[in-house]
Amino acid sequence: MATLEGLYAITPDTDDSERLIERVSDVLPHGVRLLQYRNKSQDPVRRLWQANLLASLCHSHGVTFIVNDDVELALAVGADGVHLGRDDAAIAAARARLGADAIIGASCYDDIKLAEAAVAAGASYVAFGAVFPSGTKPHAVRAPLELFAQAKRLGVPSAAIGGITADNAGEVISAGADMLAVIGALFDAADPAQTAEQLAAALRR
Ligand SMILES: Cc1ncc(COP(=O)(O)OP(=O)(O)O)c(N)n1
Ligand SMILES: Cc1ncsc1CCOP(=O)(O)O
Ligand SMILES: [Mg+2]
Repeated sequence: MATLEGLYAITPDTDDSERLIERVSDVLPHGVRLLQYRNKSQDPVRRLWQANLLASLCHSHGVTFIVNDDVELALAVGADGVHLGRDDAAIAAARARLGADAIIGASCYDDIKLAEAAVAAGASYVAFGAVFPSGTKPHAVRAPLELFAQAKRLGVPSAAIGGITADNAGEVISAGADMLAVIGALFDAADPAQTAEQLAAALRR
């Protein structure tokens, strides 16, 4: 079973599959423990193509591979699991479809009650955010860092998402988050590999 802690990279949304693979290949060897394929814009054929490539790449690096939103795509490419939010499939239905060993992440926004319900329904980890303003998702609900201390009693790991950078990562880890989920600060960085190292180092402190 994969360890649900550390740097959780999430892919930028792009139609350029070659560049996507190049960018992910650059960061994977630098402390990434999980990778989520998040693509809201492309057709099913391109999503299947990209997800297949990323699944092979992650598994060849020993990195856990998660698909955002789409339970059937996760099954089709042999992903380790899926991440689901309020507009996606129900956690219990996903657990029934994917089986006991699958990793199922649940978006809980700023709501500890939602997290309790997600765990009761079979979630493997809970995510709170946006913990800081996010350029990728500017209208995301904002979540206070106090949630990570409260989440300790849930018995599953927690992920923080939204506006996380190498500069503010320490604050989020001190608050109790087990995983840092990052898109922009990683993939828009001048040197993504170095930024991944910095984020991973903050998690080891
Ligand atoms: C690790 C992680 N946390 C939260 C989210 C957000 O999920 P959701 O609320 O379903 O929003 P979209 O990502 O689907 O726009 C996530 N993807 N990953
Ligand atoms: C999907 C999602 N949900 C809340 S914030 C966010 C985007 C995170 O991206 P970034 O790390 O660029 O702020
Ligand atoms: Mg979603």
